[in-house]
Amino acid sequence: MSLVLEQLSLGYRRELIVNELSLAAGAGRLCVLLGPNGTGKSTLLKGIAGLLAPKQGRVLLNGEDLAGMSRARRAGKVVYLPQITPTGARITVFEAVLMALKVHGAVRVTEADLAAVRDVLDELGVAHLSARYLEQLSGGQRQLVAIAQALIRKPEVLLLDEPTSALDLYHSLHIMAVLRRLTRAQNMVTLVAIHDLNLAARTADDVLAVKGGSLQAFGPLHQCLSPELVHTLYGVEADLLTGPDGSLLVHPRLAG
Ligand SMILES: Nc1ncnc2c1ncn2[C@@H]1O[C@H](COP(=O)(O)OP(=O)(O)OP(=O)(O)O)[C@@H](O)[C@H]1O
Repeated sequence: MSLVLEQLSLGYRRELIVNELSLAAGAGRLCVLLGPNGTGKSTLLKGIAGLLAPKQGRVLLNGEDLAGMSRARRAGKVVYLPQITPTGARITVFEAVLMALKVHGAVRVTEADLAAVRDVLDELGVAHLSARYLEQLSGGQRQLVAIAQALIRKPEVLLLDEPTSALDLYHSLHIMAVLRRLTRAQNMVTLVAIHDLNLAARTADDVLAVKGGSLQAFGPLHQCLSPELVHTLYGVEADLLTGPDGSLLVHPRLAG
């Protein structure tokens, strides 16, 4: 499995947001996408998902240009979970996840489909909400269900835009751990836009950092994450500490 961006430029109308980005993302590794607000992280994810046509360059999945793929074929390979997920129609959690599984597949629902839905809801700790309507969920519960809808499709490329923004500490850690495990087990390319640097530092294999439309860093977390990178991205002075379990901790210095 390989995902290659070749001189990828993306934008809206005449405005260029992502500028000639080139990289090759490794499968089986959880990569966090870092960068300040409004810098183009969502734009990049949308471009990789094929929801935004490149102004220049290409996105290659196993050597095949995504732009030439049919929508249905692409949707079977690349799943993108946007930052804001729709509140949804009056369907239950179980139905919503089942619909995500069947969206591009055969209409007939099998025992295996039902078991897959039960498994993913169980894995994300929301099995008890199966019969609840989406509109009756809290923000965090809705986010967990949206993640379940993305995971059940078992994509080759999984693109998640701030999937933990509504989650508490336990659920944030749990989701990132599940993502890391499934990324390895299913050999996916997983790209997660995230603002919580410490959550990123605890869970990521790789870092992709962007600012002002261009690549600031890309590679293994321990090589890329540095006080310099934090300063470049956010203009904040920070120390990088090592926690008792060897994980990195970003400790910002307070101004003044
Ligand atoms: N549909 C659109 N039309 C025009 N400009 C857009 C559109 N969507 C985003 N932009 C602009 O593109 C730039 C990058 O936005 P994007 O959402 O990709 O940033 P981001 O890095 O994901 O930000 P955040 O961390 O705040 O979510 C911003 O200046 C934004 O205003």
